[in-house]
Amino acid sequence: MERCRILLEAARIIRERKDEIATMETINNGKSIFEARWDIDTSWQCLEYYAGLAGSMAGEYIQLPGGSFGYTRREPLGVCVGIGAWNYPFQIACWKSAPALACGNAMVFKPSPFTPASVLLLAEIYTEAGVPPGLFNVVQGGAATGQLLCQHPDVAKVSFTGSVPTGMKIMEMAAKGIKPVTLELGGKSPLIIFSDCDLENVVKGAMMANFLTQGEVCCNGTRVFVQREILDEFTREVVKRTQKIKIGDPLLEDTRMGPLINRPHLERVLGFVKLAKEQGAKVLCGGDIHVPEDPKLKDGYYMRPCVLTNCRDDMTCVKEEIFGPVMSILPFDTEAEVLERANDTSFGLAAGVFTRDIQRAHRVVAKLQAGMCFINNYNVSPVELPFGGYKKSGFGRENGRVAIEYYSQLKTVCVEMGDVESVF
Ligand SMILES: NC(=O)c1ccc[n+]([C@@H]2O[C@H](COP(=O)([O-])OP(=O)(O)OC[C@H]3O[C@@H](n4cnc5c(N)ncnc54)[C@H](O)[C@@H]3O)[C@@H](O)[C@H]2O)c1
Ligand SMILES: C[N+](C)(C)CCCC=O
Repeated sequence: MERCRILLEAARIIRERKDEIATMETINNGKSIFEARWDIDTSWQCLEYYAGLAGSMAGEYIQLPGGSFGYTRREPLGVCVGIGAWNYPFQIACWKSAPALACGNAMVFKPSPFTPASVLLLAEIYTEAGVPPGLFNVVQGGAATGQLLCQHPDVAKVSFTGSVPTGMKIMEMAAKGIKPVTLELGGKSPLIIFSDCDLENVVKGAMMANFLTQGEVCCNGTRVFVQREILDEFTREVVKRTQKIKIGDPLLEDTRMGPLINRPHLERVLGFVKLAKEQGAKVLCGGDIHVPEDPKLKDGYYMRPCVLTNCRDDMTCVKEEIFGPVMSILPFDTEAEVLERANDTSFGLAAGVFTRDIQRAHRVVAKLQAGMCFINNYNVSPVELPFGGYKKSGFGRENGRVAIEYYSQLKTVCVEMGDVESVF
């Protein structure tokens, strides 16, 4: 209950300082202030959720023959390391630290060196809320610092959010110390749109699936499979809306797309668009640098969101995670065909299905190889629901009741009420 009270107090302070934290996050990452406020909401909600669970964590009592019994205790792991990506800096730190602290662990958190700032506010808030000194710590640095943390003998667990190649290294390092890991890695998720869908909602869903945070979202539904009957209508509408996205100063209220994280990443994303064209895709809009009218922004890393057609499943833009505002549209004819194509990837983070046929919706998600499936929406993130991947997108879950399993261990106690029966 003490942990519960402190987490609730931290959640209250985050709510109270929401605008200040969101502003810091926008400066930190480049996402629009409008969106950053959503991230801060899903952050304090996470603290409230685990505050609610903190007081109810308990073991089991198991009756045994002859009056003997056993019981389990749910105990913390110890010092947990959290390593974060740069796309949701504050939210990632909350999604890791809230269940870790609720379970009685300490956490050392390392943000990405590209977004070091906002997590310091979280540390400040935890301290103000009553988290004892040393229980939540921030260490700044890059790969070398991350390695030292993973290899440290006093570290009991590593929870990592980032790319697949780094995830593999983290797992190797953790294996040497037999440390459990949670890996939240990248994706190339399918969004499947059947012709019986509600077109207005589908277009909104496809935009949400592709263009939040400049497209730098792990679970984005960037392979947009559209049933052929509605391909033209969907494409026309989605292009119209994409062209209307307001790009510019992310601190302005009406901006919906800010700059990408840095110059090398912008060039990488533009490189994917160039390669897509060379491989036969057609750019329907965007895919090039955007220079805002405001002269102080002229050197910013802005690009116009891009919609690609004439895509094939074997193209690089359809196979690899771009992590930028690039949607690939792929026509399909039948349910069986689209399922096979949707699953034909080594990633398995998320997937979406739009249809009015409820039987089909459940039949399709049951066959999708993805940890987070959306029906008739995309990229919503209620903290009550577990989030995490299949296949190379990782394992372990964040959010939901199940995350408790990943930040605690069970001790079993066997109690003899009779005499010892010995074979000796
Ligand atoms: N599944 C999810 O929940 C989720 C959420 C956000 C981002 N992501 C993924 O993250 C990637 C983008 O983020 P990124 O570019 O920051 O990823 P990244 O793998 O380059 O870096 C992530 C973090 O790992 C650290 N790091 C790098 N090398 C390390 C090493 N050898 N040992 C220990 N730590 C190391 C970095 O400093 C950073 O803090 C994308 O692939 C995206 O899909 C996944
Ligand atoms: C909040 N979203 C949009 C579901 C993103 C979760 C973290 C992925 O990068």
